[in-house]
Amino acid sequence: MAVTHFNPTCSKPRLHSSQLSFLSRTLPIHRHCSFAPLHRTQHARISCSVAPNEVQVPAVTTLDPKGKAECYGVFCLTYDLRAEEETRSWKKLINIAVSGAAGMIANHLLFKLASGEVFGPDQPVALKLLGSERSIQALEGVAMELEDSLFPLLREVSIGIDPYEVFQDAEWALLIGAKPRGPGMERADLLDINGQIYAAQGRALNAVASRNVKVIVVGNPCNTNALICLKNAPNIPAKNFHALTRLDENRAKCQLALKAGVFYDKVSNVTIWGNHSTTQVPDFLNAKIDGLPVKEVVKDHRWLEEEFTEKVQKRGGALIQKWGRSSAASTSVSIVDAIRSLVTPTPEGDWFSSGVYSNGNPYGIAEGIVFSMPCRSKGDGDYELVKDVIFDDYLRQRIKKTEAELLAEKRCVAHLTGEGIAVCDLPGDTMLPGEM
Ligand SMILES: NC(=O)C1=CN([C@@H]2O[C@H](COP(=O)(O)OP(=O)(O)OC[C@H]3O[C@@H](n4cnc5c(N)ncnc54)[C@H](OP(=O)(O)O)[C@@H]3O)[C@@H](O)[C@H]2O)C=CC1
Ligand SMILES: O=C([O-])CC(=O)C(=O)O
Repeated sequence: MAVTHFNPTCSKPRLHSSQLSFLSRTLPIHRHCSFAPLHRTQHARISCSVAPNEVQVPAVTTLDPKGKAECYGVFCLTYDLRAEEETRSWKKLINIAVSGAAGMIANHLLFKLASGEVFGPDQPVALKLLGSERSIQALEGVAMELEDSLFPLLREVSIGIDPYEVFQDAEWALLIGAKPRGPGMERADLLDINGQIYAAQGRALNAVASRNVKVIVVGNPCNTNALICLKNAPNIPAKNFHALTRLDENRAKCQLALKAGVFYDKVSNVTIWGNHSTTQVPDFLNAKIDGLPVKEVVKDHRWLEEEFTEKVQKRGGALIQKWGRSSAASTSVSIVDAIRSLVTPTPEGDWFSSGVYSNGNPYGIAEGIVFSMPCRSKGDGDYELVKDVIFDDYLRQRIKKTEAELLAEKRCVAHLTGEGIAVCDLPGDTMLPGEM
């Protein structure tokens, strides 16, 4: 299946044959038109050298043998050169690949990426959307909505089902697609099914993505999926892979703010340690409220150890009980937060949580797993682990439990990481935050 590509900067409309019927249904195509989406509230500027009512289908081109994406829809039309002048101060286009792009989380996230809210108002973006046979129609729908949004910064959209095509030159890969755990499905089965997906995507990233691609794994079980992905992408630095635990951090901040009776911008230095599962450890020992240690502000330490911790660990499940589906909007917000934390300098004295490769960590956590830890960034896409954190017996003990769970998950996917034969001895209480 081909990748289809929307590109407003193409010099001429280029379209894969599979998209012609879609286009002819949705767009009057004006050959030699130039099209410049202006401000969101303005109409697009279109000038044509053919009669205004004449509808012409653009020439069909076949896929480049290297698998280069093809332009699609309105994004095939040539930009007005005058509009190019106006955009001269923009940065170089960045390529962002998103898997599970027809899913619920992506449906929030893509519009944030296209709006400039994530990478900034002078950063044009290309969105490369990965779906499957199952979702290709839905993906076209997503692309149509992106077209209709007239985002000035959205310069290209491509859709496809082959990660080797979609991940070509990706500088960011936001990996959301994963099979949800169904009724009666064993955790080991979920690890295997989703692990296969992440092994394949790791290999594709290794082959065709930018050598410095930053990868954020969202699809669950995200820590172990990220481990599988990075092990299958040996040419990409292991440090570039993240498992999303920022939603957990945000949830922890919200609960601490509620308890202390402050707005959540007063809560800082919150670490989520370990797995994005119900063994995760929201750290109230190092966290601060209004610059003071949480334990000095919230005197009810039993609440911190029991209610607070469990509330954060099981927030996903509590939400599913109310909403009937898992967090999508807040997850997409937390993906934005996670990216912004890597592309903007971390505020002095603060940090953010991310699931990162544990090799070389200063906390004594086992090596060779993807473990959520406190990070700081200079804003260059990279991060350093925070050294000045303290531990007590409670924190150490909890960290040991989540570490043991991740080590068991790792043994269970050894066949996918090139580390031998899988042995699944997962702790019985291993649950995703959304499972209760
Ligand atoms: N880390 C975190 O903080 C959070 C993680 N999550 C996780 O994010 C993932 C996506 O959530 P959400 O967008 O709500 O889910 P959706 O079900 O809406 O979308 C998931 C996408 O995954 C794809 N998928 C890939 N393989 C399969 C498969 N074998 N069976 C079914 N679907 C598959 C589907 O797309 P396609 O057909 O195109 O492949 C689908 O569109 C889930 O794993 C969820 O648990 C959710 C919340 C928080
Ligand atoms: O378990 C799920 O799919 C949802 C999830 O990760 C969360 O809400 O944190």
